Amino acid sequence: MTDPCSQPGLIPLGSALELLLAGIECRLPREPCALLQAHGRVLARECCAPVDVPPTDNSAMDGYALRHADLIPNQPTPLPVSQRIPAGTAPPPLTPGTAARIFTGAPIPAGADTVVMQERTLLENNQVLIAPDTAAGSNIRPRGQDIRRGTVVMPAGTRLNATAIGVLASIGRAEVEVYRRLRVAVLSTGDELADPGVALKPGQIYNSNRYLVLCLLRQLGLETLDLGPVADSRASTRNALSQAAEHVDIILTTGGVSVGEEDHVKTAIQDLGQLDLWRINLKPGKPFAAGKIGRTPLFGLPGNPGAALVTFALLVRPCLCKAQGLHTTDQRPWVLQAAFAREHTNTREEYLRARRGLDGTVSLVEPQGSGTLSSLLQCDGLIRIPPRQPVREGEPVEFYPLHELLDG
Ligand SMILES: Nc1nc2c(c(=O)[nH]1)N[C@H]1C(S)=C(S)[C@@H](COP(=O)(O)OP(=O)(O)OC[C@H]3O[C@@H](n4cnc5c(N)ncnc54)[C@H](O)[C@@H]3O)O[C@H]1N2
Ligand code: MOO
Ligand SMILES: [Mg+2]
Repeated sequence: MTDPCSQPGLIPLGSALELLLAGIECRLPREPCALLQAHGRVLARECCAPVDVPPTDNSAMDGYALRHADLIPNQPTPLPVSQRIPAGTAPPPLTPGTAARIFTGAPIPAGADTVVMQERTLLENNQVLIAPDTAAGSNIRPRGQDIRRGTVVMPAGTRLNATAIGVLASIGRAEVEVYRRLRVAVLSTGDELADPGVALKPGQIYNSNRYLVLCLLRQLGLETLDLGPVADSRASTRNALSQAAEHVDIILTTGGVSVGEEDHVKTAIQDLGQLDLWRINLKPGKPFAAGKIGRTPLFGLPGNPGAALVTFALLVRPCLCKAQGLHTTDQRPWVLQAAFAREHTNTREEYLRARRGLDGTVSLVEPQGSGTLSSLLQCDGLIRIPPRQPVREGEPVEFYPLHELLDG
């Protein structure tokens, strides 16, 4: 018997993502980039270490470097201090039977094999008394402990975040090869849209998607082309899309993808290129559309801001990451305990706004409606509810941290 609630033709989320990713490749040219400017960019060529890090054995403590064999077992040992080694110097070898005053980060002199921290010593008349029970080899950070010369430190496709830039600096890289920034155009369709800063006329609402989507893209390190609002007509939608396709690598639109006769994005895509996919078995986000204009991929996000955000996170971001040249990684959920109960008769896979507790539980934040945005401020992740699956309090649920769904 046909299920009156089922909606034929809706594509399962997983299949939609697979199909979209299969149609995306990184076609960006490579370019050299100074290290600091490369922050947030994607590495286009692997980086090998031309040096050991650290480049020499060095002291982990302020103290004294000595030869362990010079220590008298089980009693304090007095040793004359023969040299002083601050960081940044190149010391001569240690005179046997002596200790060298040494500071954290300073090279270990040849002949020394142990550093005693100064708290375990007593200095009197240029003689240092070393406490017993000093283990051989203590407090020495060996050359190459962090990175060995010749190893691949970072593969191509790495996002150059702060830690990556720090690691590249540690191997002495002043310049790296990165992909050109991906250029993405943003168009918001809707006759009702007004920009922040002007008073609303009757029937208008503020255009939140324009700002939301531009910022989501910037967060991924992309170059954005803000093509502003587009009127709800087939001709203006077509014009805006064909112009955008000439200037960018990928086009994002919001609104106008559902079934009303004021929704023109799908037909405009069909007029100019091809519609590859439309309508996902997903709540929020059902009317999501995707296609191509010439070789330029286009993602049509639904107009409801909550649906725009969820489809961006689940479907568009993985494609943008791949087009940027990043290694794509699966978004994997945490398993948390539901602090709520909920009936679920919907045949669509649902993503609910949620907030983690400190005790391993997760609660819903309200309102959940896809026309609303503000509860996202209280939300730190989305819970996935499979089709028709009720949730009972205390049961495990899949939780996707929002920062992992949105960040680069
Ligand atoms: N008969 C049906 N109607 C609708 C269906 C359906 O299956 N059958 N799907 C609903 C779902 S689900 C969604 S989601 C929306 C998506 O609609 P569109 O993508 O066509 O978007 P619009 O109709 O243009 O706008 C929907 C809604 O969002 C507001 N909006 C649009 N753009 C913005 C913006 N830039 N900033 C803020 N808010 C925006 C707009 O005013 C509407 O309220 O369709 C349902 N309808
Ligand atoms: O997909 Mo809609 O987002 O259910 O409102
Ligand atoms: Mg509509």
